[in-house]
Amino acid sequence: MIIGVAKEIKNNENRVGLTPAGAEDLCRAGHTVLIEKNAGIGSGFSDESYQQVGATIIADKKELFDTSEMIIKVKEPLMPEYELFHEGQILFTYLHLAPEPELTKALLEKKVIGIAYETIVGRNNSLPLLSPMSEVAGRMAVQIGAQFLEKPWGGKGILLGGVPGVESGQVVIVGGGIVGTNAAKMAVGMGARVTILDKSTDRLAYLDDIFGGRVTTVMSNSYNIAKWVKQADLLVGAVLIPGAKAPKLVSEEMVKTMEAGSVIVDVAIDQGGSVSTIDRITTHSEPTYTKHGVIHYSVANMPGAVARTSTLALTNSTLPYALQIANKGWKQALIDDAGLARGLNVYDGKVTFKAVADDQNLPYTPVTTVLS
Ligand SMILES: NC(=O)C1=CN([C@@H]2O[C@H](COP(=O)(O)OP(=O)(O)OC[C@H]3O[C@@H](n4cnc5c(N)ncnc54)[C@H](O)[C@@H]3O)[C@@H](O)[C@H]2O)C=CC1
Ligand SMILES: CC(=O)C(=O)O
Repeated sequence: MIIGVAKEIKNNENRVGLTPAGAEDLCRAGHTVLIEKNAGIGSGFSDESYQQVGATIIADKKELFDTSEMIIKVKEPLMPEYELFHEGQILFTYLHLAPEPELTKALLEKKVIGIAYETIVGRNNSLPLLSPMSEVAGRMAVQIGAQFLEKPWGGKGILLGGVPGVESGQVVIVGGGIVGTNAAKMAVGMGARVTILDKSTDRLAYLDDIFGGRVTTVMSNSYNIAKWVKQADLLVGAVLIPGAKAPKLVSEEMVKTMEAGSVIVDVAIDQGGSVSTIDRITTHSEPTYTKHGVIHYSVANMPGAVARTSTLALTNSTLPYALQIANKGWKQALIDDAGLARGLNVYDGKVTFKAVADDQNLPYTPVTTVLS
């Protein structure tokens, strides 16, 4: 298979979809690997490092897309990329289609085979290609929040860990999955007071166990969310319903009860955001805005800022799937792995992921129909 690795164009997106180690594995398996010029630079991988393992560097983006049977990326395509795809081309990347009708329309019109990292399912219903970036973003959420709580960054001027004789800051995390757990790890490590809300009693029990009483676990409902949001110095939005638009669990009224200079980091922004006052996606260049006196951070590609770590973590998980798709062809690979089949979001002008179809009022075609 001819595999093209595109250079990311999103603001400060420094990750790349394939490392030289991954390129070597694909070349050894008999595939042709094309790397867009400088695609790996932001993650510390030179063009030469790819050439040394048998990949070819392509300077022209259009040529890369025209030639490749499968495009490997990190982020969902942006508008200038829409026209580059062609019918029957496999796109293997994060897609986050539910809140993106324009992108969905473009992929349907181009009849792209869109396999989304974030909806592929692994053992025990895990999301193996989302988890590594959720680990990164969860950890970042607290270090970013701590920074914006500092006075020079517009915050209320508190140190999350406090000091002897002065109480520590309150971190409230809505959604206790991978992002939530990793945010809690960092916040506990800093010495903050930490409360996690989740709607799964099993998850709350697990969190209570692993943190050994260092976090408060609370059932997620609007009454409890309102109570805890009011007390939050740092609020982290970390909820997910796989593939679907994030539920708006934190209302504007709740945000108004927060003290001025408090901070919200809505990690769930890539699925549309879980806080009602988050009305835009921000960028690493301009990551925050203030509403009702509260600093809002809503960057949809947080791991792009720590690209070296993130690219290595992401490709550790994506490469085995990319190899399966390349070796067997996409259809056989999906037939052989029902979890990978859950990644298929669009095919031949049809939406094949139910939550995306439902959120956008589009007809739904089950993957099983496509694979039979
Ligand atoms: N902004 C960024 O750069 C990044 C964003 N993300 C996003 O972060 C979000 C969270 O991802 P993960 O932690 O991996 O998901 P996850 O599936 O591991 O965890 C989500 C948690 O939300 C809980 N939940 C669902 N409905 C809830 C409700 N009504 N109230 C409270 N909890 C509820 C679930 O029980 C689950 O524990 C996703 O949207 C993901 O795409 C992930 C990485 C980077
Ligand atoms: C998960 C995701 O959207 C990201 O890592 O950018």
